[in-house]
Amino acid sequence: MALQSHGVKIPCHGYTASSDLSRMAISSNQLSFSNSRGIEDCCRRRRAKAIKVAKKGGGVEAVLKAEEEEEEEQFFSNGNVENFTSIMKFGGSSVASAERMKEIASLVLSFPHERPVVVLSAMGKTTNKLLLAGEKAVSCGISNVSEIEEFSFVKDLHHRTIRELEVDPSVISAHLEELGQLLKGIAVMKELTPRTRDYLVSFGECMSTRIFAAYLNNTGVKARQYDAFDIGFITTDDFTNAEILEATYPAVAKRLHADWINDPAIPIITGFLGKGWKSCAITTLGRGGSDLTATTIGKALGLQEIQVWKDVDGVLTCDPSIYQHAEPVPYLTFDEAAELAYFGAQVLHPQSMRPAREGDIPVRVKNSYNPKAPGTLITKARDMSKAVLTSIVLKRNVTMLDIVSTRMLGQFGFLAKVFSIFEDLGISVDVVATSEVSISLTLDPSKLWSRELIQQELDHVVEELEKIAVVNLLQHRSIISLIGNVQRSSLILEKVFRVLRTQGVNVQMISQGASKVNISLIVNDSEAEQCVKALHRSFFESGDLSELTVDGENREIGNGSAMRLNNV
Ligand SMILES: Nc1ncnc2c1ncn2[C@@H]1O[C@H](COP(=O)(O)OP(=O)(O)O)[C@@H](O)[C@H]1O
Ligand SMILES: N[C@@H](CC(=O)OP(=O)(O)O)C(=O)O
Repeated sequence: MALQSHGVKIPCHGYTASSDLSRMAISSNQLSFSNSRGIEDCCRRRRAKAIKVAKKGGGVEAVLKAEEEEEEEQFFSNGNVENFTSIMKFGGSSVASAERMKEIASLVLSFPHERPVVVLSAMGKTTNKLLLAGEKAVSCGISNVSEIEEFSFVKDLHHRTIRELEVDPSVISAHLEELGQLLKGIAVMKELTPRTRDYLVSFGECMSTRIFAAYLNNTGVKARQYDAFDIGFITTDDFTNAEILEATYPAVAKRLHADWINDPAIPIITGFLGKGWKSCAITTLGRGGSDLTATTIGKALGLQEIQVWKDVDGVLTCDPSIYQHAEPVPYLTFDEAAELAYFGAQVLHPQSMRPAREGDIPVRVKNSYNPKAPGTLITKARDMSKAVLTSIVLKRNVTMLDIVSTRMLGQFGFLAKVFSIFEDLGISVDVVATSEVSISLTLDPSKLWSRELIQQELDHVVEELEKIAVVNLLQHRSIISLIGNVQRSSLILEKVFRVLRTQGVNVQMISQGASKVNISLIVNDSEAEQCVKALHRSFFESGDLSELTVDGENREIGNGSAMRLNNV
């Protein structure tokens, strides 16, 4: 069966194409389908399979239904349907107030040729406030829950926003009520488990999206709110840091396309949230996880572009809160962006580049406070011929381990044993340097939820490692990651060591692994900021910018020495 919509033939699976396109500026090509499947082929296959199952006494109906669903999902997730063009993700700072919501509403509508999907984070600092409220509820006693300052802050912020946007308070009243109940539950139980934590913070995104969708609808723009956990975001059950499972892509594509065909409206989707595949409980994707929601939807729908709107002019040459002269980086590859995020640049979620890279969908990082700024464009490849250093990333409070073999095991056995200990304890290792009998490595504290746990885990790691090695635990270290063109590592390192020597800083470990885009240096926490500033000045502000022109000229480098760059 096929529907005829705007002159385009649509394979139909029980959906109807709505003709009510009037409230949005929707053109006829919005319902366009780019190819049709080999329906006959597929019917033949299904008939054969159904007969086989029927002979065994199975339910033909059930087989047909399951297959039809599977086919629909495949069809919708193969880029066959072109209902949406781009995704626009707005972070907490972009939706921090009624004023900001009005601004992003006009931003969303300012691209008349785009048919966007919108992903929102929680308003402003809501996630942090909810976490603090939960922690206070553990010990404050049930009768004091309503006095928790952070709970009042969240209520006031959302009430005020609703008032100022003239949105019906009922869109979030049930959520605020349930949030109060949840905090009381935490107070009664006197504990805040990772699962409850995820449920608690989910209120932030659930409320921001409801308010924004209601506001758009009030202004005559048809929008539909979605909770990601209800539209197929299936994750592992690793509460607070869940991973998205493959089944998410076809499920999300199917749901969004089907709804659009039934009744076109801009989807407004909660970032950060998913549903655990075993527990069926709400999960979160790790802090800053809305970026990952956006790239996942981008891949699921095969979109032309993923936009992540922040409060900075794109990805910058370093964290602006460390050094105010940081400048926007115009182009990055997925590899560079992933490395930058993984090594601690808060601007992007560490896993967010994966779906974009897999789907080969460009990601644009833009500033919602300064939309005219070009931002950063992240793509599969870029011209690296002039690239030297792109960005400097600092990750503080890192723990380093020096592990020296007691020679109970051979070299292979030693390395294997060391890494199996980390695997068993579920601790991730960032930077590694090895010699024949020793390993130096850094551990990632962000994988561990609370301070207390970190110490417990570290004690456990050391205890296990001491069975085969002498272990030296070094805390309060920083990783300075130099993201750039490692093909020019000698040039980069020559300059880096000159800068660090001038600063009187000794590097404790260095790693240039297999990655073609990152060199990592380990220094003391207390020296790290000073190093980043000095490196930034030297690489980005001394005339020989990051993307150095390798043109055969002699150029001034660092403290006045000259170097022929075309010899590098
Ligand atoms: N290299 C960097 N480039 C840009 N911003 C960075 C960088 N490193 C850290 N940041 C911080 O990341 C913030 C933006 O990321 P985030 O707070 O997650 O945005 P949002 O909540 O809007 O998604 C900036 O305000 C900045 O302080
Ligand atoms: N609200 C969540 C998810 C998120 O992505 O937020 P933001 O886009 O503001 O970084 C957090 O604070 O972690």
